Amino acid sequence: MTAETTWLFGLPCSGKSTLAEGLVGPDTVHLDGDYLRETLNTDLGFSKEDRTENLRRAAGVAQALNEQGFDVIASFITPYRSQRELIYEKVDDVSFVHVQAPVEVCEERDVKGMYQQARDGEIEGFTGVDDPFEEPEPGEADLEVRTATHSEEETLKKINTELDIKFDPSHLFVGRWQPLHDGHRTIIDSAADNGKDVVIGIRDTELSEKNPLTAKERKELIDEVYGDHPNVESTIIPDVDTVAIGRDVGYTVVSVPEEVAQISGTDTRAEYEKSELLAGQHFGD
Ligand SMILES: Nc1ncnc2c1ncn2[C@@H]1O[C@H](COP(=O)(O)OS(=O)(=O)O)[C@@H](OP(=O)(O)O)[C@H]1O
Ligand SMILES: Nc1ncnc2c1ncn2[C@@H]1O[C@H](COP(=O)(O)OP(=O)(O)O)[C@@H](O)[C@H]1O
Repeated sequence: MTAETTWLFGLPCSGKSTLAEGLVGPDTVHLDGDYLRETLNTDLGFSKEDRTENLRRAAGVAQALNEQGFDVIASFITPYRSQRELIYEKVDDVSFVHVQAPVEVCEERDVKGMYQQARDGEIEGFTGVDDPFEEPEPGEADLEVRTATHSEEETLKKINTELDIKFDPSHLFVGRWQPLHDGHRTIIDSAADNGKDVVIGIRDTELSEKNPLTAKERKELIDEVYGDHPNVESTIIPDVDTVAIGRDVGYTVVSVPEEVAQISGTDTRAEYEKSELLAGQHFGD
């Protein structure tokens, strides 16, 4: 599973931040308009140009986080089509969710009292009052959710189901995967092919003859194999030497079957040593 960005856009008070908070999970970063404007983007206002710059930076951060394995949930008004196009160009794997609610409903919610301030003329250029929100063209958004007529719970369920965001792991495989070989793949596939969400924990072992690949390199090899499996994620974990197992605590411990255990990591390493990936990389270090 490679990391991806889910971009929620819509009017102020449509429900973007609330939904984003409900979508964050492990290895997920929430980028929110308000937060970024108080931190990275304090120099920007709400002209079209400044909004575009705000979103360009946010898209850059999202892409950088995705490249480092973090999923991103972004919540920004993103009022112009051209801005959504820019984000689409900048973020390799992005899904857009239009968080829709009639402006009257948003105004009624008025979480921070800003619609009222805009109506009173205290703020100029407020989206939905005197600044545009360009409705998405049919087919532009990957998903539209209607928060005026559906509860937060229903909406979250719809996003999770239709965008397949929710990763609910039930199987954890801990190992060195030095390197990932057919024996490993047999046990991982036996769970993944049965529709289980799987986490592969990669022990961050020190380099040695028996541990020639860094954890990052092993993660890359695993992600190459499982990158297109939405239900398999890999994560680097500390080099633990003991796994303490509880009894009757809600999980089952399974040993690797004998025929799989016989597939040798040493033989596989020998094969890999001949390959370009390992040639002279760490043995001489
Ligand atoms: N003029 C004006 N127009 C719209 N919004 C305004 C404005 N001034 C301040 N705010 C507050 O800023 C939040 C929107 O920031 P974003 O970064 O999401 O906006 S944008 O995508 O760059 O258009 C927005 O937060 P949300 O209500 O969470 O959307 C507002 O609280
Ligand atoms: N289906 C829904 N999804 C999200 N928020 C909802 C929904 N229904 C009602 N709300 C309420 O609407 C408000 C949305 O505020 P917020 O999430 O800050 O919006 P935004 O980030 O778009 O400005 C919250 O008070 C939230 O409880």
